[in-house]
Order: sequence, then structure tokens, then C-alpha cells
Amino acid sequence: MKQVLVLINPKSGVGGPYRYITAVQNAWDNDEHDVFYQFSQSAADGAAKVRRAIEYGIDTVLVVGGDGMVNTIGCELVGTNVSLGVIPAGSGNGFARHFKIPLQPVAAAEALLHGHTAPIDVGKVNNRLFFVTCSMAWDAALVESFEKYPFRGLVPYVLAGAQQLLEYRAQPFHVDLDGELLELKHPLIFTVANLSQFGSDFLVAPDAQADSGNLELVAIEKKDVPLVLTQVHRFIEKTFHHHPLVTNRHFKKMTVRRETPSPIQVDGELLQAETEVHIEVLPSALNVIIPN
Ligand SMILES: Nc1ncnc2c1ncn2[C@@H]1O[C@H](COP(=O)(O)OP(=O)(O)OP(=O)(O)O)[C@@H](O)[C@H]1O
Repeated sequence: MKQVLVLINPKSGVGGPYRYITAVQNAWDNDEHDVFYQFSQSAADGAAKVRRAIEYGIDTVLVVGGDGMVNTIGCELVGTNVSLGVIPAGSGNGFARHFKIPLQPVAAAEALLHGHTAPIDVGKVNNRLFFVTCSMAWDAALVESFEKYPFRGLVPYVLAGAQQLLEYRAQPFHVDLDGELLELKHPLIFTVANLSQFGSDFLVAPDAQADSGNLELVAIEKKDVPLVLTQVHRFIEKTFHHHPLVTNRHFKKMTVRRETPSPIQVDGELLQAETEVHIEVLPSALNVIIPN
């Protein structure tokens, strides 16, 4: 019997948690699985519950939540043999969308049940892990405005972005990328992607592969953003990162030196950071259940 912990964020999801519990129960509660259900009231509460479950000998943790919860629980599972499955219940669901996990709970529970487990890379920024994306310029600052909106999704994201466009003061970034030196004068977008999207199908690094052993940098100077944005077909064709004005690199280790400290975005959450930021990839560090 495989031991399965279903960890539910009671704050996430549409239609209340029992919709998700029923979906998982109908698919997973069978002769092969012992399934336990717990609510995760906070990041610390969820982490403590997962640590206890690991000690108990759990095989799988199914997270019912969004990218923020995937991050806080994923951090506890890195370096263990426990597999992470994600039943998407967030607003953006970048992690789940990258792996084509269905957004409907019944379909998601079924897809994970019949899926396969594979190791994926994890990003590390200073002392914090990230699974989806990490941003350091205007693409980080907009999260502050976004968090103030009473509702979630692409619309507040765009509105927050527009508001921060007026307020954000771009600054020079000095970048050492696996030994290659890059000087960016005034980057507006500076995102490191482990997976392809921020969420809501907003693809920042369409080619990013979870098991490539690399992270991907997508950066655009402030003066070039309007030109890149006019090429709408590149967004539709998912090739905007190949635009000659976009800095697009695959790398394993990066150091960024900025002139003034400014917050960074880590899987949707805003963190304070000093001027110098270190990023590296931890290859094959987390076992994830991926639909077939
Ligand atoms: N382990 C956890 N347990 C409970 N709440 C958590 C946990 N981790 C993060 N949170 C908080 O729960 C709230 C919702 O997070 P969650 O990631 O589930 O949904 P979301 O933010 O809508 O998702 P997405 O990032 O995909 O848009 C956030 O305020 C987050 O800080």
C-alpha cells in the first residue's frame, strides 16, 4: 500500500475544499493507496505536517493549492524520495499548467493517478528554492501592486503591471552567467524560469524544460519593451523570447549585481533582496507526478 497525504490549502480553490477532497477520494482511495487528508492553514503548518508525514514514511504528497503552496511544500520534499502531485487550486497555476495537469479537480486527480513520476530541476535563489519562476526587475515589482487587488487572474496582473510601469525605476544589472558577463543598462524584464510560465498561460519561457539541467533567463531592456510588444504574432507563436532584442540564455549559475536593493519575485511571492543575488539550478532535485 502506498501512503498518500492530501494537503489542502483551505484558502485556495473555487467551490470549497470538499470538491477537491471528493475528486481525490474517488480516484485515489483504492486497494493500492492509504489516503490521509489534512488542511494546511499556513506555510509553516503545511511544512510541519509534511515533515511529520515524511518521518511516518509517506510515499506521495498531493497538494491542493496554487504555486505559492507548491513552493512551500515542495521545499520540504526536495532531496527526499517522496513524490509531489499537484491538484491545481490557485489562480495562476503555473506549475500545473506547465505539466498539463487538468484544471478541473476530477480530471486532475485521475490524470495524476495514471501519471508517471519523474525528477525535475529546482532553482535556488540566495537561500530560497523556486520551482516555477523568479524575477528581479519590474516583473518582480508588479507583484506588490498585484497583491493589493481583491481578485486574482490575468486582469489584475496586467493592471498591476501598468501601475508599476509608472513607478518602477529601472537600474543597471551586472550579470555573471556561467562565466559570461552581461551588462544590462535598464532591464524592465529580468526573469529566470525553471518552468515555462508565470501562470494563467502567460508563457515567459516557452521552451523551458523541467529536466533540462538548466535554468532560462529572459531579459528585456526598458527601451526595447515597446518594440518587442508590437510583435504580437511572436506571443501567439510562442517565439517572443527569440526576438533579437530579448536576452535569452540557458545557464546553471548566475550572479546578479544591482546598484540598489530591490525585492524579487519567487513563485508569485515578493521577497526582500540585497543588491547581489545568486541563482543556481539543482538538477533532478524533486520527484513530481506528471500526467501521461
Ligand atoms: N502550505 C501552505 N498552506 C496554506 N497556505 C499557504 C501555504 N503556502 C502558501 N500559502 C498561502 O496561501 C495563499 C494562496 O496560495 P496558493 O499558492 O494556494 O494560491 P494562489 O496564490 O492563488 O496560486 P497561484 O500562485 O497559482 O496564483 C497565499 O496567501 C499563500 O501565501
